[in-house]
Amino acid sequence: MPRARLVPLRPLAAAEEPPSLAWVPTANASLEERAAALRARFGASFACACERCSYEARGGSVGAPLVALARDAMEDGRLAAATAMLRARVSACRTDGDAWMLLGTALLGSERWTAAHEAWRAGAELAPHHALLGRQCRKDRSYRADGVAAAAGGAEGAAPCEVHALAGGGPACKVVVSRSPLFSAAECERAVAAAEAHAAKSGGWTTSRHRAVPTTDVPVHEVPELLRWFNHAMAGRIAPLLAAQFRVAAADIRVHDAFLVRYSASGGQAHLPLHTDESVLSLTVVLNDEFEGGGTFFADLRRSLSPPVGHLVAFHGRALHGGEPIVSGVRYIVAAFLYVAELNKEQHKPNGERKQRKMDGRTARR
Ligand SMILES: O=C(O)CCC(=O)C(=O)O
Ligand SMILES: [Fe+2]
Repeated sequence: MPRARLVPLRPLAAAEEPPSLAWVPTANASLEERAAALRARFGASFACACERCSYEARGGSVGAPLVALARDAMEDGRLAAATAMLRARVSACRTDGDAWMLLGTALLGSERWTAAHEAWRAGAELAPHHALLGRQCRKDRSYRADGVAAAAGGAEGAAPCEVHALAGGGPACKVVVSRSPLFSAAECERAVAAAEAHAAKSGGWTTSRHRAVPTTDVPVHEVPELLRWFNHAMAGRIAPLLAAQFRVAAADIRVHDAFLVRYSASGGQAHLPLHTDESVLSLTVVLNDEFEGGGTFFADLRRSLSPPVGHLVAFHGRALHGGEPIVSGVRYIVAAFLYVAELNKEQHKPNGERKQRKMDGRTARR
């Protein structure tokens, strides 16, 4: 039983070989390995003329469709190759916004957080009309204006936490829960009211900001009152706690994304499937208690953590977790995805492949 039918788009000449499909595993195969596999299939004189083989055979980028090749490379998980192609593209054409955007994404996939955000910033300056770059940079600026970068001091005075170790070992493999509330009930109520008011006047809660595992949320940076509160809390209360618990410098913590999430038992989203976050560190802040069920579920702990209003739960972004279903009421939290700036180290990093995440089939939220 054929699995695919090839349909020619023009009449084939009598002497012409009918089209066929051959599958050669290419992701990590070198040009020579691929050529050998194709010769074995099609005969000793076969030479592949696809864009990738031509590009690699030339050993250079002149005239190659670098952005398309980079997209393919990213799908294969060849992030260093994609990064090199996109760097070549943006140095040849400094105003190619799509290439800058994709460069940031490739760097992010290699967990080069600072370099990714730098690429988006540089791209937004050089391609000022690129909508996505513009949006990304406005977001970055919102969280930096008076936010975490201003966090003074270190871990002194950080709120104490209850610590749950996760499998895998290492100081970062843990979930911490604040022992006392970091936020008053009144602050939490105001945050929820601000998000609800924003959703009411701006066409509702967003449900598709993350491609994998989306939440029903309102981005913190789009609500001025929430942003002021969150930035102030990051600098004064959250960053010192994270610095103390995860051995990072408070002033190096950066916000990649932050959003106020709404779960509802009666229609809408009642839970969040298991996933890892697009972050180095993540946190949730509990904003209300008018619900049953709920909490942040951790696969390693085999249970949910659901502290009272105003408490914070923080964990490494790679920890497998989800939002436990609520069975009644509405649950609100703030969730934030953070990374740690590597200002000087980043500039000296070789282009080589670092520990990579595959871009497809991932459970990471994006
Ligand atoms: O609902 C929760 O506590 C978890 C939320 C979460 O994991 C996320 O927004 O990425
Ligand atoms: Fe998450």
